[in-house]
Amino acid sequence: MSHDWGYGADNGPDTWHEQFPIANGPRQSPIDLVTAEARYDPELRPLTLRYDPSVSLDIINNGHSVQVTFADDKDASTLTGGPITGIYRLKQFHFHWGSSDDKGSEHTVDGKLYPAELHLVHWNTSYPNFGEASSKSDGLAVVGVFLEIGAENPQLQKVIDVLDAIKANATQTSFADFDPTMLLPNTLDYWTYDGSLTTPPLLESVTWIVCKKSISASPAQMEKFRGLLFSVEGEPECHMVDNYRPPQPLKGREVRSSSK
Ligand SMILES: OSc1ccc(O)cc1O
Ligand SMILES: [Zn+2]
Repeated sequence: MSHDWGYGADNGPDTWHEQFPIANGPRQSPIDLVTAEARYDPELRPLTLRYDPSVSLDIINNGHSVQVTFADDKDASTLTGGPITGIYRLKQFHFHWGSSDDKGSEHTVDGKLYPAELHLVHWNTSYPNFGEASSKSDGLAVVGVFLEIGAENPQLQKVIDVLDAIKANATQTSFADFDPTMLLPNTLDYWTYDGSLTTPPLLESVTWIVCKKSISASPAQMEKFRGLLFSVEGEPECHMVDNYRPPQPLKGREVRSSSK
């Protein structure tokens, strides 16, 4: 009986290779983004993110993160431009965060950790669905946004306001009419590289697009994320914190920058 992967001492990122050998693969994520080594590529286009709030569906505690899911049966919420070709559809977004404000992000910038990181997950519509796309080298595109401690973020608060309803693992509630555009920084300069999911099955199918600018979260807002649980109702409470994978070896990959 294989015990589920997680972020604890006996099932955390250092053990994932046992069930998912790709954990030691050539294009694993996250990575440390070394700004001086990123190559400015003038051919990189601006990101175009067109999100339709009417296709947001629900918000889930899946035991690893809090995730907002979207109807993806039509080109309602899409990513185009940037380093990708074609149209990628928004499937979900989720977060990674720490037990304290000095850690929590998955990507780091010149070794700096942020308190949290938002991932907006999109799949390439040249494939029939997310599942098929997730196994292709160009199947997914994830936009990463760092959260920094600062002013209260009223758009983030819309997510935080429902966390009490999904405190335990395997709980969900409806989450309609949410526009993820409101969680994006005001400029969309980015770094991009070829990588993977940062959670099992760690598939090497992700074009990563990490925004250079962060969004804010207040200390109180961060504490609300830390009130979520890894554990199911009725089990001893285990707070959902430090649900981040540390940076992985670059293994010769290039990181490109959309700006000088
Ligand atoms: O953390 S990145 C990521 C991307 C896509 C996905 O389906 C799951 C993930 O964890
Ligand atoms: Zn993620």
